Amino acid sequence: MPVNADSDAFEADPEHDTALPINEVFYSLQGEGKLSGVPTVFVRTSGCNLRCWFCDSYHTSWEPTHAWMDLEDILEEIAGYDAEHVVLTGGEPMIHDEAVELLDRLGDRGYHTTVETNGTIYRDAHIDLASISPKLRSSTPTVGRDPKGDGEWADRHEQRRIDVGALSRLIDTYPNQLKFVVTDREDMAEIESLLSRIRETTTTEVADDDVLLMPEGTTRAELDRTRNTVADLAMEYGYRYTPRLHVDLWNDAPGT
Ligand SMILES: C[S@@+](CC[C@H](N)C(=O)[O-])C[C@H]1O[C@@H](n2cnc3c(N)ncnc32)[C@H](O)[C@@H]1O
Ligand SMILES: Nc1nc2[nH]cc(C(=O)O)c2c(=O)[nH]1
Ligand code: SF4
Ligand SMILES: [Mg+2]
Repeated sequence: MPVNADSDAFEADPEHDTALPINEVFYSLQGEGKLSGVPTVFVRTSGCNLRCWFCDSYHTSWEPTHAWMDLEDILEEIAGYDAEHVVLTGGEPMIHDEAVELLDRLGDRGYHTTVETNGTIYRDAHIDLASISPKLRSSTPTVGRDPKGDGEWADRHEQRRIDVGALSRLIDTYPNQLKFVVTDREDMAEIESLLSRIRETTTTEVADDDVLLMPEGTTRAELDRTRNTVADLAMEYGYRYTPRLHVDLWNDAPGT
């Protein structure tokens, strides 16, 4: 079902008080970050408070679609897979109040939970790994890059994309990784200055080992153009490189 393209208008289904708008649930290998290669069930919520021009999950952000699923039905579907790891992603999963209850119930059942988040919203929940992907200036959907072509979201995206308070609270509360989508060398200055601001604000150390550079690209052909530049930058700056293993393995096939 198509829903309002502005996630600010994203309201809970009045018929369900324990439901989430779910775009897809699938079993794959974690393709990104420190847990790359781990068999994992992915739960993808619909709706986002940002609009990255490059978003690889277009039908959760630019054109959100979903079916409302009760939390118990989501848990039952997850239980059908032989996996100990669950990733809650989106869209932006932290825009939804019910994400907290789902994460807590997953924790109670002994799952390892990762939340893929843009880091603009803090919530208290059972989170074993906060996989935070702060959005750089190069993600902004300017007229020339907006997939819809009108640049309507550029200002809102630009104003919302960084909240150092929310980032620092996530980092101080949860085991974490900071996973930056890198489009080219120009992104590094912003990463360096953002890391300085975060390190001034957090009480816990942000180790270079927890900073990951991920090449931008939704297809193998796109990654062929970006991954070596990003690998070189990781070595130059002393940060970690993360592949996009699912794209390497399955290109842009659905449900991977
Ligand atoms: C679709 S997002 C959903 C979670 C959350 N909204 C976020 O952005 O972190 C999942 C992950 O894919 C990354 N991503 C999205 N589009 C990408 C692209 N074209 N190339 C590389 N990574 C991308 C995001 O940065 C994030 O780490
Ligand atoms: N295999 C696989 N790994 C992933 N890691 C993070 C993903 C996401 O979309 O959040 C993702 C995804 O979509 N597929
Ligand atoms: S924040 Fe995440 S889901 Fe939202 S538009 Fe950007 S990449 Fe897509
Ligand atoms: Mg993905």
